Amino acid sequence: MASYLRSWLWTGTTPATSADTVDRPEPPTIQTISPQASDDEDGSATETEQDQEDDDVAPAFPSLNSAQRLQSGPPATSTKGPTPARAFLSDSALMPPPPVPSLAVRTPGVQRKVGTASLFVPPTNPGANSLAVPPSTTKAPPKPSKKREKVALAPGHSAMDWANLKASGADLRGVDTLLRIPPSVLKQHNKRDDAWSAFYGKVYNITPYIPFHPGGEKDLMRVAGRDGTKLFATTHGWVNADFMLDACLVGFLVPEPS
Ligand code: HEM
Repeated sequence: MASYLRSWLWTGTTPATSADTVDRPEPPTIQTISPQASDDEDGSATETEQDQEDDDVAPAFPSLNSAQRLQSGPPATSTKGPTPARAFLSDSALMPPPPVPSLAVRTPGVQRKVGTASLFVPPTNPGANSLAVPPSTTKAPPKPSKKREKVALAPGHSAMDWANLKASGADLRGVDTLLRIPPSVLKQHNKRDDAWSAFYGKVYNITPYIPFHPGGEKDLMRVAGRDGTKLFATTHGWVNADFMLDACLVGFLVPEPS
């Protein structure tokens, strides 16, 4: 039994007994394989322990070919032996300076020829302070020729109320049929309760519209009994008179019969 155990614990130094030589197995041999050079560029296929150690080594800083290393002079190790030939690029070769902007070389206050400068700074008035407000903003805005006053319409006389009145079917014309109206006839309808006016060749009974007019009764009555096209157009050409007064149409303005 003791010899059996000894055969398992054999270290190679124990002197062999006669009994041991009988059934002791041969100790295993360990073969050492040395790494071989590989043609593989990345060496991934034959990566050894040594390669793995190299992966943990920090790279040189600054980088071997960097301009920073070139500026700071040769490395300390170069004092021994011949200085290695420098294959580094100079700063100017690595990064050429940008072109000088055209405005930077411009003489202040001097105007260039038209078309030569992409960004043109207009010269200030001779003798004027360069920080002065431009003359265009120093002039007061022109005053309106005539004051336009807001007219407060009576309750129930908004634009919507007028639209509702037109749609109600109420008689806003005061005539049974459309008429041919010469200026002499139009002239007779110039009262507040009987006011006709012509706009763009059509004659309207403006009396029902007077309390609804946003510009007020006074202005509207200026065209009562006459052709008000010109005054209407100069006051508010954007207003559609034909649509506003369609329910008030009484006829068409015709020349005076000869
Ligand atoms: C029957 C014909 C007319 C109709 C249908 C009419 C209609 C209107 C309308 C819809 C507005 C409001 C415009 C807006 O807010 O943009 C207005 C404003 C005005 N209208 Fe007339 N208008 C008529 C005739 C006249 C006439 C003959 C005058 C005379 C000058 C006049 C003077 C004004 C004025 C001064 C305003 C401005 C009121 C404001 O600033 O709020 N309108 N008119």
